[in-house]
Amino acid sequence: MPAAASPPAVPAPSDAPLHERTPVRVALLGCGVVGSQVANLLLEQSPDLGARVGAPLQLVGVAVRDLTRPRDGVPAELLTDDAEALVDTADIVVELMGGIEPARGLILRALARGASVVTANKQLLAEQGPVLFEAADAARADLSFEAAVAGAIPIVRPVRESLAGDQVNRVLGIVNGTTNYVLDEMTTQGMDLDDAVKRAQELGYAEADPTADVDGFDAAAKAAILASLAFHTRVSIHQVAREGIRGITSDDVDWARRTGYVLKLLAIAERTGEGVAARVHPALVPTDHPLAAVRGAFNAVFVEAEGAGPLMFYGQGAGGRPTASAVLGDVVSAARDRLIGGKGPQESAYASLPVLPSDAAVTRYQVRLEVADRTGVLAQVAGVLAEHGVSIDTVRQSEALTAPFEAEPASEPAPGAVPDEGEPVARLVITTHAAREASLAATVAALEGLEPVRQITSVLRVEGV
Ligand SMILES: NC(=O)C1=CN([C@@H]2O[C@H](COP(=O)(O)OP(=O)(O)OC[C@H]3O[C@@H](n4cnc5c(N)ncnc54)[C@H](O)[C@@H]3O)[C@@H](O)[C@H]2O)C=CC1
Ligand SMILES: N[C@@H](CC=O)C(=O)O
Ligand code: NA
Repeated sequence: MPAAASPPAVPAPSDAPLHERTPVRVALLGCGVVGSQVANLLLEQSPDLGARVGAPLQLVGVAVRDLTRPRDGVPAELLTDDAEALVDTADIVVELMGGIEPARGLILRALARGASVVTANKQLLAEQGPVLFEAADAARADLSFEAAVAGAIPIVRPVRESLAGDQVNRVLGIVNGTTNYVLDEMTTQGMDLDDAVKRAQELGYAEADPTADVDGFDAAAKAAILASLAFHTRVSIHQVAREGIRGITSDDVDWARRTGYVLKLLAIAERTGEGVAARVHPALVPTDHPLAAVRGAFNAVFVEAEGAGPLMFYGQGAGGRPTASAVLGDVVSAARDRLIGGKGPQESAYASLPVLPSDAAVTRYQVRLEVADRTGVLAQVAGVLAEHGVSIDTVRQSEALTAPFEAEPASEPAPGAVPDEGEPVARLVITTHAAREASLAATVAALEGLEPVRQITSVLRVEGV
């Protein structure tokens, strides 16, 4: 990739009035949901931002794909479809196009010139972080990405900088606004998953391809970034165990409520004696847990550190304006660094701990199943769990339950199952104590083969108990 020969000018500190100082030139790549808000805020708040930096912040151009499309509040003369040429004019490049290419090439081009980069691109960071960080180190330039994790919430900087003197043991939270919005709409409005996703797209929460949200890729990228920062170990998105919310049904949402839980898509990164692990999956969270109260596109992240103890970060995890706030914080910070000729703190991967496979994870589970309603079946089911070393916390049978449980009509047997004519079916809801993921998987496989079991309706993890 050819790079321009001369490095961008670094304005020196000056005693001159602000408007006479050499401006810091900012180039914006992408003018979508987030980019348009960043452009507007940069233009509207230019005097304040300049005063905070100590030099004017000048938006020198905005790279777009379609020059003919009007962009609210962004003068047409700032628009260009030549992103490479724009990169070559800037001191700070703000990448808000998303995806891998051309974002990756343009970021590397900017860094090769010595320009600083601000990005919200978690997908790129979680897949190709090391290449980008090495380029930033070589250039002694900032590569900042607060907006890439949990939108407006300051979480990257606190984990990387404020907790640099502590040992982080666990990071757990809701880091995807779209799925939290969707699950919330399903729970409180009875909305169908597809309709809720469409609405999240309209509200600017979803990725360009909302599959990234629904199937947990976006949360997995954020989990990888958080795990890398928290444990000083490179964790890529491919090392994060991932399960999205596509399989969550209105029945799951309903049963969560009946049993005292709320369904949330969680990202969990933890340090164990053997290494570190990161996972993303839907989980049942008790209704009195603070995560249960996180509504709409809000995010919340708990960090547990050795000295600090538990910390909680909460705020808007998606949407143009909130995300633009995090982007601009990074722009101001990068501009300040350029004025003093320095570079902010970057990636630290010195610990290089082993990254563990997902079946080593230990958590509690809720298993819902339908069984033939006969004497001794419960003992048989309990026996299977015991054989696999999975300890039962509670078992509930729907017919025996009083409020808030209602008697359930017997449902259809599973395809292929041959129940006795008119045989009653009981619904069991089993909550386990903490078990290894591998043991639980073996238990479920064994239950599926047990004669009185008609159907395993769902297996969900339980967190926050
Ligand atoms: N929307 C949100 O709430 C948040 C988004 N992000 C991240 O911010 C980035 C941008 O997201 P959105 O603004 O939501 O996406 P978007 O799809 O609304 O905007 C991206 C824009 O970049 C433009 N673009 C793509 N390739 C281009 C190219 N080669 N040249 C010029 N323009 C190009 C597209 O036409 C589009 O207008 C992504 O990395 C996303 O993951 C991060 C946090 C929150
Ligand atoms: N699509 C993402 C946007 C922010 O990162 C989300 O829904 O959280
Ligand atoms: Na953030």
